[in-house]
Amino acid sequence: MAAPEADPQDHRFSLQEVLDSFKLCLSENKEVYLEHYVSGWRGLVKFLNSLGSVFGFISKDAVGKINILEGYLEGDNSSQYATIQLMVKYELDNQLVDLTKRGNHPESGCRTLLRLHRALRWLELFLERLRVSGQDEKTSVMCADAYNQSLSQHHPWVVRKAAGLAFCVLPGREAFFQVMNVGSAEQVVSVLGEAVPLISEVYQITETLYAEQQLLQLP
Ligand SMILES: CCCCCCCC/C=C\CCCCCCCC(=O)N[C@@H](COP(=O)(O)O)[C@H](O)/C=C/CCCCCCCCCCCCC
Repeated sequence: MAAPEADPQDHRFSLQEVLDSFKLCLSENKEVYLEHYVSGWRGLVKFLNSLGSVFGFISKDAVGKINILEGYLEGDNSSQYATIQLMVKYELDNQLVDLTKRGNHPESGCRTLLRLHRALRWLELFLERLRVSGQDEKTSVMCADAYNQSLSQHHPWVVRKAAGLAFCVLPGREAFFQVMNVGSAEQVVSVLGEAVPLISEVYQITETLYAEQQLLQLP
C-alpha cells in the first residue's frame, strides 16, 4: 500500500491551533496539562521557523526544551508528567531537580519548563502589544520592549545581543499578521483578544506554583 502523502499544511502556522492548545491546557481544577502546553509551543515554533534562519538559534533552543518535555510525556513515568502540578511534585519528591546549582539533573522537567514559562511571559506581553498596536507600529520595537520587560533579565549579554539583532529583521505589522494565518487584521485582533487572557492565566498558575515551591530561580 502506498504511504499516505504528507500534509503540505502541516508546517504552516495557525494561531487558532495555538489558541486551541492553550485552551485545552487548563483542567477544571486549574491544573496545567503538559501535553497541551508543549503542543502550544510546538505551534509557536512553526511561526518562528517561517520567519527565516535568523531565528534558527531561538528555534533550536525552544525545540530542544520541547523535546525534553515530550521525552518525559512518552517515558516510563509519563503519568507523573500529565500536569505541571504532578510533574513538580514527582520531581521534588524524588530529588530529580537541581535546586541550587547544576548537578545530576540538568534536564529536569521543572528547570526545562521554567525556561519556556519565562518565555511565555514575553509572549503574553508581545501579543498584547500587537493586539492594541496601530498600523504604523513596528513589530521589532514591540517584540524588543516585551523581551526587555521579561525574558532578557534571565539571559547573558551575548544572548540579549543576538536576540536584539534578530528582532530587527522581523517583518512589518501587516506581513506579520499575514503569517499568523487568521484572516483580516480585525480577525487577528479578535483572536489575540481571546489568546492573551488564556496565555496569561496559564502563566499565572505556573508562576504561583513555582513561587510556592521556590523554583523560580532553578539553575
Ligand atoms: C502568535 C504569533 C506571534 C508570536 C509568535 C512567536 C513565536 C515564538 C516561538 C518561540 C519563542 C521562542 C521561545 C524561546 C525560549 C527561550 C528559552 C530560554 O530562555 N533559553 C535560554 C536559557 O536556556 P538554558 O541555557 O538555561 O537551557 C537560552 O540561553 C536561549 C537561547 C536562545 C535565545 C532566546 C531568545 C528568546 C527571544 C524571544 C523570542 C523571540 C521570537 C521572536 C519572534 C516573533
